[in-house]
Amino acid sequence: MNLIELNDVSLAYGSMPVVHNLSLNLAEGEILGLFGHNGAGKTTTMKLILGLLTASSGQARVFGQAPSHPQVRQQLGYLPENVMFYPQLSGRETLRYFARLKNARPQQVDELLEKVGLTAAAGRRVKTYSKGMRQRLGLAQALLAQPRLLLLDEPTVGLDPVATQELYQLLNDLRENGSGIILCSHVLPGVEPYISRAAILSAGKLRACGTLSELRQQVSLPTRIRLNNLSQPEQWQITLSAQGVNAQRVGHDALEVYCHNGAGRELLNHLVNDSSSGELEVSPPSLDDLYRHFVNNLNPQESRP
Ligand SMILES: Nc1ncnc2c1ncn2[C@@H]1O[C@H](COP(=O)(O)OP(=O)(O)OP(=O)(O)O)[C@@H](O)[C@H]1O
Repeated sequence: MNLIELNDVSLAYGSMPVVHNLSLNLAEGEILGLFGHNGAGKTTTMKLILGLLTASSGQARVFGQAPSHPQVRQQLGYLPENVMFYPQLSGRETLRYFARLKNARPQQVDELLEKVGLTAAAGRRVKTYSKGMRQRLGLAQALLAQPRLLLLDEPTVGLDPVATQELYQLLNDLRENGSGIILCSHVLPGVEPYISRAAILSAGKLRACGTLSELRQQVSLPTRIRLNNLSQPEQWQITLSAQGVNAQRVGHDALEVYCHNGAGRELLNHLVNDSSSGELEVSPPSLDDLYRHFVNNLNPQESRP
């Protein structure tokens, strides 16, 4: 079942159009990564789904209803880009306050504090929290009342690498239990294994949407092949050049080759298998490469502001 259906939605702030003819779905058990440059329209799209803004044309449906419907709100969790809390309240008091507003089970407060790693700091005032701690409290707030749909605007801001991985793992568990999640982020490395699909927005338009393999098929970006741990990289470079393969030196013992459509890969495989030294590291175009491709290959009139 689709939790979100946006059909040809456009939206303007006053006379300034911001989102143009956007069509996007989110199914149960799916994490959609929503990526785009500053001002691309990601937060605006989230606010539309939250029912805080209304489309000027097109149709937006959440759980099959208008986004502003009260039943929609009850099943939705939202982590805004800038989390604001009452500084004098403790973390536990803050969550209790939101739990009452959201009609969540009171026991969930301590369960969620534990889940986001704030049990030890639960009695401390929020004004003493670090940025990452406030972000984790914001996430706990979004998870109150077990929402079927979770909208997270820049959830990794302020999180250290371990906390970021823990967040992704937590989202993955929620996804496996059937929640639908939209994850807005500027941080692309590391998120790839956790998203079901990526949607790339630029200047208010959807430039691409699909699984990473679908997006890779839509573009002709090269695969990067790195030969690591070479004892004689110069010799390898000469050998490869003689075979028509242009390899670049990386560091003191590695070479890098960019191959289109697998060309050259067979040769490299063969050479490495024939030798006692060296190992191949094959990297298809990353989410970052795909993002840059879709955002940069625009008509000059359509490019980002
Ligand atoms: N309340 C507002 N009134 C007028 N214009 C706005 C308002 N909020 C956002 N905008 C404009 O709408 C466009 C999209 O903004 P939005 O916040 O949706 O972008 P974003 O993709 O979330 O950006 P960022 O990554 O910087 O958070 C921008 O040009 C922004 O200046």
